Amino acid sequence: MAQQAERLRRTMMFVPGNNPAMVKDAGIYGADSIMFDLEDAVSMSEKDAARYLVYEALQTVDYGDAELVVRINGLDTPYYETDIKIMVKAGVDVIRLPKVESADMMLQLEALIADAEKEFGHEVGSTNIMAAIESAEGVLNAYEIAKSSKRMIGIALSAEDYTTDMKTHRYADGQELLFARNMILHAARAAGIAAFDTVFTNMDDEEGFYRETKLIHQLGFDGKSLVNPRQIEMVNKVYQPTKQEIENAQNVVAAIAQAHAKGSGVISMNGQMVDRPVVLRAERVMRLAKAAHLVDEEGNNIEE
Ligand SMILES: CC(=O)SCCNC(=O)CCNC(=O)[C@H](O)C(C)(C)COP(=O)(O)OP(=O)(O)OC[C@H]1O[C@@H](n2cnc3c(N)ncnc32)[C@H](O)[C@@H]1OP(=O)(O)O
Ligand SMILES: O=C([O-])CC(=O)C(=O)O
Ligand SMILES: [Mg+2]
Repeated sequence: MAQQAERLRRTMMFVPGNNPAMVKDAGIYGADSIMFDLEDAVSMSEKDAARYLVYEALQTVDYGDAELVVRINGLDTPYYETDIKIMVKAGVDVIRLPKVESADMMLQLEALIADAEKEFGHEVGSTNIMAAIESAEGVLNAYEIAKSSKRMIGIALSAEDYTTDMKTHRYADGQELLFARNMILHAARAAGIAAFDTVFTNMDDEEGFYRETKLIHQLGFDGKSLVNPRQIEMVNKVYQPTKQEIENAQNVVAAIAQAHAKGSGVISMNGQMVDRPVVLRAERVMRLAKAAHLVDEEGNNIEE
């Protein structure tokens, strides 16, 4: 059971790579990760233009602290080799490969990235990767995919293509995704990387989006792929810890620091045993509270 080196990735927003206005302004909405799309949001005739637009933006636009991700075209297309080369040249943080079905596909991606890193004088290993899982075969191989490479930061469910492959479609209660969600979560956790839930595409169904976000938060996903900036606030709200959770985490962190000072790794707090897993959960609550600006860097409450 590996522990992930954690960076908050609650919101990973798709931005069509061929839309200059959206590409330019993508940083103003506060997504944790911005994901420029060269794949299904871009028609065949615009593939080259989109790649060039995203390359230029990565060179010139200040996206603040956001993690910068590019979804390249799949390994069964004529575009992926150039996508990889140009995105590595631009110094993108993460390359997301769509329609991944095996660990070998990630190794193929990794080899091409390493070649490009050498060609453009970047440190080999400096580009991270992630996989989008969009088929039954991908779901069944999720664990192999998740631990295929040291560069892997996460795996994502892509339910639009997945439900098509499964000969069903998406329903409001999400029953058709339960197996895939659980496989992807277990694979990611066992490999010590992040798990991302899929997009929700009905922008007018706020209630449905809230229900789905609550569910994936409860299951344990790190966050969700999004298609619209209006979805960011809701996800952050669901992922924001409650006052009670923050107070409890503050107490746990303080109590364990005292225990460590006395050379102990376990302590009793209000009759409750506090040991390493409880502390790890408390530390995660504190990271989420900091990200939501509910506590300061030292972990003290920020008054509203
Ligand atoms: C199955 C898959 O593969 S999903 C992944 C591929 N799909 C995508 O990338 C689609 C991304 N999303 C979009 O293109 C759009 O959000 C749509 C088409 C779904 C809806 O578009 P709109 O109805 O124009 O959205 P909306 O009215 O909420 O836009 C509000 C503002 O946010 C901007 N915006 C909307 N979506 C995005 C986005 N994904 N990224 C950046 N900016 C966006 C709009 O340009 C607009 O800006 P403005 O106020 O400065 O004009
Ligand atoms: O990654 C996503 O959620 C979007 C996508 O491609 C899909 O659902 O097929
Ligand atoms: Mg897809």
